[in-house]
Amino acid sequence: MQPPASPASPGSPASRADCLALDAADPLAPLRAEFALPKDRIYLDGNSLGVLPVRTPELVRRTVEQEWGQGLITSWNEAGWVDLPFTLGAQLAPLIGAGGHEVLVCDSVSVNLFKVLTAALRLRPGRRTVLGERTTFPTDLYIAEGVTGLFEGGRTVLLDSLDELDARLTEDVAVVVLSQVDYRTGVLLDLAEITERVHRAGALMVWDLCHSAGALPIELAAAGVDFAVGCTYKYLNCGPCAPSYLYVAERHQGVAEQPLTGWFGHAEPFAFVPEYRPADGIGRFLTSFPPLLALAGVRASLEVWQQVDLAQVRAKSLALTGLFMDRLAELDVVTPREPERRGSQVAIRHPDGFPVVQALIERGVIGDFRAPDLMRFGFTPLYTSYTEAWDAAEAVREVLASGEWRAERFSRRGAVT
Ligand SMILES: Cc1ncc(COP(=O)(O)O)c(C=O)c1O
Ligand SMILES: Nc1c(O)cccc1C(=O)C[C@H](N)C(=O)O
Repeated sequence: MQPPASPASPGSPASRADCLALDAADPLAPLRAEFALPKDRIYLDGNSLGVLPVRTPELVRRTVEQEWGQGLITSWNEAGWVDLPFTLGAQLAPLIGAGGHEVLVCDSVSVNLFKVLTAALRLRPGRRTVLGERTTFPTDLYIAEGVTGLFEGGRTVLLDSLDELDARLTEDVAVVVLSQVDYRTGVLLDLAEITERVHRAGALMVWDLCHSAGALPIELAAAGVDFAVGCTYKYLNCGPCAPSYLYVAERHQGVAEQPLTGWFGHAEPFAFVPEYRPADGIGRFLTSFPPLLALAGVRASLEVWQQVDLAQVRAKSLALTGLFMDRLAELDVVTPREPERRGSQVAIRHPDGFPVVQALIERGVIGDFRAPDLMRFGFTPLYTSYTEAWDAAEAVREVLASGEWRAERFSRRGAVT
């Protein structure tokens, strides 16, 4: 294989022995022990579902047996259950560059997006358009359609390319919603620069951080972002379908009005009055209480995150993705080579991507496939080693060279891919 003209990771390791040396010197290496990593497998799907932290089962067990089993109803106050959306939000906040009072852990990404998009449209009366990107994770577009459908004259306009953004930022645009990292290609957008452009046009900015939070440092407050949403089950490792989070800039709190006005968003939920009066701060973005047992997964994983330096995460993420891309440079790698333009996954286009990924999984290298033709490999610096990135690239080369993916058993698809 020819070396690439410009390496994605300058100084990429030239041998497996170099990778072993990098692992030995890796400041994040001790964190691998925090995760119940699958034996004899290389897990490169933490960009879809993060690995179980070893401390999670014990905390879930304690929540069930002690807090629920023994504490029963007293645990709402005694175990701090009632504050969890706020206390967990405050713990998550530094990971996305937010103030502790600007983040709330609750609901799914889709539901949180519904709440913040509606609130944003209400903050721009007279403007009725939501702008998004056609290639965004579809639920965001479906929710935007649902929200704009509730406003007279509301519409969702989809950009075929971000190059159209300035031209489409007309006086009717109330909100722009974008993913910081694209779920398919791994393209990373310049959050601060785009937010500024959107603001200059008089619109508000909503970011979806699902594929960036936990993979790179994010500075929401410094960039003046209005609203953001994100999940906790990918790079944050909080568990399948764990509650998500939303961010509301301090300046919008107290004036922004979200539509799902449930009792936990009330100023006095336990006053049980018939009239709705929203809580003063971000609490008004609660609807009901998030699933308590699922919050235990968030609690456990955020304990791990308190020990993590995001600059180290980003440096290792770029080194891992760079090494993988450099080793597979002759393939159709669609993830940008420029470090400032990529997140923490590598996408490779291949017309038979689905069976190739299945053959890799049989070999113990777990990636995934996104239609129509992208193989995705997620790199999670807390638990992915340099040696694993090297071995995974070797496995890709071997599977393609051998043609073993052509076996009939690799073409069968399950409901979830
Ligand atoms: C970018 C993005 N947004 C939203 C979602 C969906 O979130 P939820 O299922 O929590 O609504 C996902 C993945 O599931 C995603 O990748
Ligand atoms: N959230 C998921 C789910 O509940 C089931 C299956 C997959 C997911 C995912 O998170 C997919 C992921 N957002 C993606 O980037 O494809």
